Amino acid sequence: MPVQSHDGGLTLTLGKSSARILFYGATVTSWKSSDASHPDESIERLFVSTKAALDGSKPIRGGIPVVFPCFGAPSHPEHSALSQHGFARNSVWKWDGETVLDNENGVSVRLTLEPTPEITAKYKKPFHLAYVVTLAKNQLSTDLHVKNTSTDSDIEFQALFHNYIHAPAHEVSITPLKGLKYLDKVDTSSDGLKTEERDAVDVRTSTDSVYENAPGSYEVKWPGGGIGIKTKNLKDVVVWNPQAEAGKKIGDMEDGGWERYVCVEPGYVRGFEKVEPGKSWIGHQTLSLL
Ligand SMILES: O=P(O)(O)OC[C@H]1O[C@H](O)[C@H](O)[C@@H](O)[C@@H]1O
Repeated sequence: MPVQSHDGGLTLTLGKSSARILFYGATVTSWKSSDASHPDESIERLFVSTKAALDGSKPIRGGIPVVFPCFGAPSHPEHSALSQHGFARNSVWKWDGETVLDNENGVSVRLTLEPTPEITAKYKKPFHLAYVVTLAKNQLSTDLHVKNTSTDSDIEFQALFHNYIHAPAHEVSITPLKGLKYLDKVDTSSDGLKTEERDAVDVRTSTDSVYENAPGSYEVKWPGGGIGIKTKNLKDVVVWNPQAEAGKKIGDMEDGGWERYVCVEPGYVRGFEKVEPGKSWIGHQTLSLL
């Protein structure tokens, strides 16, 4: 079966590739695929901490959490009661039992989220979210559809795919970010934006950088591997790895976990996307093996 529902989520299978999506947070917690050097193996491409709570008690530390409607601590008055990164990553999404696509090119499912009493207690805006996850050969795509179901008022939001890419953190290089303006969240002494001077960005020291108006297409490479990220409607990108000092303070991070991933997170997070009543917005990414 290309789509199986079990243990609070879905497993998509296509040949040697598979993906696991939890209803909690619509979080993709696994993406496995073979590659040219390992044609008969299914290799995990995402990092999930062994200390991640998988029981719905807190957002998943790893995989691809969905950030909506605020990135980081809320800064918009409509989001003020929300916690860091909003409610999408810790709400239970619904699946209607349908497979959107099932052929030799890919397998796709759609989860949805609408206001629940818990959400409405903290966020008053009406909305409909749909999240489409598509597994293809050597590729995983995610699409977030945000519909403003109000008849009379705009919604303003931020959205981001918080990709934890399984990689040797000390050896990754991320391109092309040179020349972009970015907010350096690690350097608290700096005021204003910096300009990226490096041809290739690394995370050998603690890194938490929010690049704005980025090209939308990135390569994350390391010796023997790499992931390409292509996006639509996601004008910013965040590069995050806490390294040891900050990583040890993260309660659900496994020991040394920061050595095994880099977060490269495309999003709309500098300023707010605005959607008029009855209208929709779609943010898209495709992760591909390089
Ligand atoms: O600990 P979390 O709420 O999951 O956030 C994890 C990280 O997410 C993003 O990458 C932010 O830029 C970081 O500042 C934050 O530490």
